[in-house]
Amino acid sequence: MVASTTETEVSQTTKPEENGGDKDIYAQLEEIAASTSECVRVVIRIRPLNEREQNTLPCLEVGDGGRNIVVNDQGNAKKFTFDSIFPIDGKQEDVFRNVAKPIIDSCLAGYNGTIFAYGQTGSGKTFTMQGPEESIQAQSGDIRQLRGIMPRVFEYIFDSIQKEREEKGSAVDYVVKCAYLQVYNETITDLLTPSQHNLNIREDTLKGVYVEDLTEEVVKHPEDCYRVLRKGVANRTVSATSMNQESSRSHGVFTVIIERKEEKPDNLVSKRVSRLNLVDLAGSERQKLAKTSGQTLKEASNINRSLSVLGYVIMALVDASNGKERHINYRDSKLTFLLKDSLGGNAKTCMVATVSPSDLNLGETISTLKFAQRAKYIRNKAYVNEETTGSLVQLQAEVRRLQDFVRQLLAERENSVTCKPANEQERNSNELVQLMKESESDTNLDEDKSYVDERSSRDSSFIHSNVEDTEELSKLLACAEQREREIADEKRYIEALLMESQNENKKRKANFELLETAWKNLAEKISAMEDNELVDSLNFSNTCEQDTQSSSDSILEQEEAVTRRLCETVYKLTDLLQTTQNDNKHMKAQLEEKETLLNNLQTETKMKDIHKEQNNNKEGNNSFLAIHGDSPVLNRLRKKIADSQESSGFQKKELVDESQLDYRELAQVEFLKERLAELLQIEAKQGENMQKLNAEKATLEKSVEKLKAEVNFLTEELQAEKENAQLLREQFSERERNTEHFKDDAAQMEEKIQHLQSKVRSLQTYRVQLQRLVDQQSEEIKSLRLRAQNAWDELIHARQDFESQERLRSDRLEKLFAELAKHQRQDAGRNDQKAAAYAIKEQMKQNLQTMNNVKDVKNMPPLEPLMNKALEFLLKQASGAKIASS
Ligand SMILES: Nc1ncnc2c1ncn2[C@@H]1O[C@H](COP(=O)(O)OP(=O)(O)OP(=O)(O)O)[C@@H](O)[C@H]1O
Repeated sequence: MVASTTETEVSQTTKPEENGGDKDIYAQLEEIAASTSECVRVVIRIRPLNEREQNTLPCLEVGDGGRNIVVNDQGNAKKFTFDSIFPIDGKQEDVFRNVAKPIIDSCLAGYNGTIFAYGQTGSGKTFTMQGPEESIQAQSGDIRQLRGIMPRVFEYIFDSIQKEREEKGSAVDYVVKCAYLQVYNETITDLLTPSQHNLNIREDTLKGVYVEDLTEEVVKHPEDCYRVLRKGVANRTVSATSMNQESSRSHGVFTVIIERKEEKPDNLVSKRVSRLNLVDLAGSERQKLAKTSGQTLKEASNINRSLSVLGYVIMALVDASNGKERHINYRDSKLTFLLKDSLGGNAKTCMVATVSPSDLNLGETISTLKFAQRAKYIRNKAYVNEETTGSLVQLQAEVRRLQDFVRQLLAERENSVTCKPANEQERNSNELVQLMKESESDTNLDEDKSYVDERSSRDSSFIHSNVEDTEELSKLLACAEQREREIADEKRYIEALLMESQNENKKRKANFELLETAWKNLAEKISAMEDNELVDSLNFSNTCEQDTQSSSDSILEQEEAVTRRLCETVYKLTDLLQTTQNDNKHMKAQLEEKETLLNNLQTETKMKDIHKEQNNNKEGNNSFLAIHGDSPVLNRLRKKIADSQESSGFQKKELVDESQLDYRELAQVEFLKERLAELLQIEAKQGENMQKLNAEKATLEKSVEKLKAEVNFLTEELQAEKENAQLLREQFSERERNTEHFKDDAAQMEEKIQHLQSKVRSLQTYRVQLQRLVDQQSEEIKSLRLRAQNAWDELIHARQDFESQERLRSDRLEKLFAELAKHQRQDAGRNDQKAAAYAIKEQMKQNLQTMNNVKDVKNMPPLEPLMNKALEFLLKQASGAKIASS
């Protein structure tokens, strides 16, 4: 297994072009990334029965191995499997060791981690995560055993840091910070600064998901953490429900931020920042069961809503991990957005689902177990959040050091090869073959492997005789392989980073494109609106305005002109009327005067007539003079009459003159009468004209009224249009502002993309440099292999010589064996003789027996010794012949 892995790594590293170029590398990296992703760990914790459940039946049973749990649902057994199950008597310490410790270890190694407790209200989430409040700082006694995960985490973190500081001294520096927040009714509150309310969640490529303006307190001892925890707990929203006297009504997220800085040789600095989220979710419960109402009901529905979103997100993640294309709506609730990295992202996550053992809560328990079972299939892709400055320099230095080391060893090796005798060279060749076999990277040797194995076992003495060289070379090759692997790892890491940044880039590009499309659409819309709507409307409104303005102007002008004309006419008419009236008055006055004068004259004339008659009757003058009147003519007449009384001659002449004057005046009166009639006619006409003019004026006034109404209407319309135009202008400027925002966003995006692109470029340069290093290494390894191949060829030649000698030896051996066989055959002949001798002996024995029997009879000496001697002689003869032949 290991060998095949190494082979793959080597081939990937040394010959990237053979793997189909970058595309395949990315495909492989995808596979690697997929294979490195790991599922969320899910454990179940069963709490003991509480007072309310004392007389109820248990509905849970922990199965074999502590990983199965069986729920007795009214006679139907439902089995669930999880990573671990903590039974009723499960200890806090065990929970910490199983759940928290591996995650903190990862956090200390630079990964993000999340532990969250999910379960029905009152099922033991807070007990598991935090423990009873009085236990948090307990230094001894039973209560200390009740400390939950959080206080133990603090102690473990600071213990580990202390150990590392003792080991590495001042080269390692840690900064630990704590933050604590709650999500209550979809609002995030900073529990360390509760005035910080309604905080926003932000997402960043480098920082991941974080809460803006959240207080992060630097902590230097576990005690600082206890203080922070207690402070947060005091500010957390808790209230009593029928299920739990101190029910957490909010989701609490305690975050430990571990920043580690290590100064390495060559002034290299590695920085790691990892975040550990310890989440105590609010209880999942049915309102009916929890008997909540009012504010608690609102809380409960918010809790349920966010937990439902959590459920949907988990379902979508499970679908996604099954290869389905799903959009994960993290932003549907604050909780899921906050836990984005922990669910399917860059974090190692463990979920503790807490349940009650009582059948009273059967429904909730089953629903919790189902939820937990789904969560098991979420795959996270955690990576070390590390940043090393100058790592390329370090790598190059290390590569150089290794190259020097390889060169030195090769030189040493060559020296020893040239100094050693031929048979030693052969041995070394064998060692090299062995080493090459061990390196398991050269497929060209596969054909000869069985042979080498056979030979190696036969010639193991050669190999063991030069162990030191072998070790050196093996070290060298192992080092080279190790370096190759490291470079491959580094390359893969960089490729992964590259791919990630490219993906990020792609995403950003896609976002940017989306934004651009949106922007374009908006711009198009705006321009269309500008073209069609806005321009039209603006034009329209402008035209309207202008029209209205011009029409109103023209109307006003017309109106003014008409009014002016009218006024002028009226003035003229009034003047005329006035003049006419004045004239008339004047004429009237004149007429009246003339009439009076005429009357006077008539009276005077009458008087004169009477006077004449009186004169005729000799009563003339006094009565004439008695006529009263104020006319100057009369006065003059009176005076004249009075004077005539003094002179009668003058009286006559004057009277003639006076009568002449009367005639003139009469004519004048007649003329005046005519003039008056004329004037009266003119006045009547003017009256008619006046009436006409008045009628005209009334009509004009009406049309003026109409025009005024029209003007008012147009003014109102103009006002409305002006308002519309204003509105459109505001909309336009709003859109312009939006556009500016979009532009800003786009510019920011552009900047980010450029930043990423520059990063990608630097990574690409880094990759190229690495590739060069890898190529150099490959060249080195190739030359090493070439040397090994040459040595191998030499070995083959040596072996061939050895084999020819072997063949000669075996020919000789064969000959000897043939001779041996011949002798064996001779031996067999002798054996036959021997057998015959034995048979003769037997015969002789029998004969002897017979003879002995006879001897007993005839008293003859025993023949057996003689027979034995004869036999011995025969046997000696046979073996003597065998020795001679061999
Ligand atoms: N494993 C356990 N061993 C002993 N007591 C427990 C255990 N789990 C829970 N309890 C007790 O049960 C009660 C309720 O537990 P806890 O407050 O932790 O529930 P919760 O799930 O956090 O509830 P809520 O969601 O309402 O906040 C507490 O008094 C707690 O001490």
